[in-house]
Amino acid sequence: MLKIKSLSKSFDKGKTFALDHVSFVIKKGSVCAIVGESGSGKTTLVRLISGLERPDDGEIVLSNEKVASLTTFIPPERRKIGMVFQEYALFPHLTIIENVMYGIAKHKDKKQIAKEMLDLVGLEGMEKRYPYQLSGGQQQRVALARALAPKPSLLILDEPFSNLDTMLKTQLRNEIFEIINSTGVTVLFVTHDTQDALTVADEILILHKGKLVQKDIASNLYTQPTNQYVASLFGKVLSLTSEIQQDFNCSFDKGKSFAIRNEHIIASDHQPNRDYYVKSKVIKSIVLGDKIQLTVKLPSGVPFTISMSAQPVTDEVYLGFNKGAVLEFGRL
Ligand SMILES: Nc1ncnc2c1ncn2[C@@H]1O[C@H](COP(=O)(O)OP(=O)(O)OP(=O)(O)O)[C@@H](O)[C@H]1O
Repeated sequence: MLKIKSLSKSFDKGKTFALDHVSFVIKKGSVCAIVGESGSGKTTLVRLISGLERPDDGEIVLSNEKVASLTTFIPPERRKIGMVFQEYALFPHLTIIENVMYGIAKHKDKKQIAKEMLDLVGLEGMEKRYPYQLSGGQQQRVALARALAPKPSLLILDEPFSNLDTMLKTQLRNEIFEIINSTGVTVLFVTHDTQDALTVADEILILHKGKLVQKDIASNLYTQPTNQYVASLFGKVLSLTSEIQQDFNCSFDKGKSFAIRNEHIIASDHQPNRDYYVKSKVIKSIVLGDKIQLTVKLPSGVPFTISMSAQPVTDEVYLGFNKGAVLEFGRL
């Protein structure tokens, strides 16, 4: 289990926080993905947990042991954390098995354990090869074998698939998480790819400007995002400002903010069977195979782009949505 309590880090004496009083728990054996745009604090969080940085405030507890606080600092090599990075970080002059043995050098059965780990990641028979003789995906499996060999309490995967092309990435991601799940290790998976997070994580944690904005299971993040930023990470949304509410002839609570996912808006050449709708002028249409991408101008003048199934394009289309699909965010 990993417990983070009010963890903070600033690099400019408290003027701005790279990480701003972040608290969360990852249950033993579960996979938690950390998602956030560039600069949101992901790397800072990883560096604090792994012991490469000291916190300004808060504490980190790993498997019931306090590893960092204002008064405690357990060095990285004693934290029982395995790491897998984007860059593989294998030693080029060591063979595959020597790379895996590196982290368990003092263990009397190191060769046996390293062999078992290589078998686990599907690289049996490749022990004597050097990293340059392996593909990117194979090198990443070696990095995983090396990280798992010391039986870590926590495995941190830091953008591990960013160097790989899309097809290989999906296949390797699924294989790697199958292996990881079979070991029961607790995982912190850092990614900017929401699709990866949705596919493999038990819970997803969203960081924004150093703050934790939501931690939830995937389906809740989609259906009940806490704000528009979280909503927009999982697909395009139209913000239902007061002028857009007027366009659609609806009126919601003035003290809150609202949005609708683009995929919950229907575009049609006739009046749709929806709670709210508006007739809009088509200003641009692009045919994309079996879909058309339409850009329309709402009566308020706001442009909006939506895709609909291919059909003869008219000058005007109706856009409509149902009340039940509206996303509601907290008080302004
Ligand atoms: N050593 C440092 N000195 C000064 N500022 C830093 C340092 N490390 C990080 N920061 C700042 O802290 C904030 C968070 O950075 P961090 O690297 O944690 O973000 P990130 O989410 O990992 O971004 P990316 O996805 O681009 O790696 C940024 O504003 C960054 O400029």
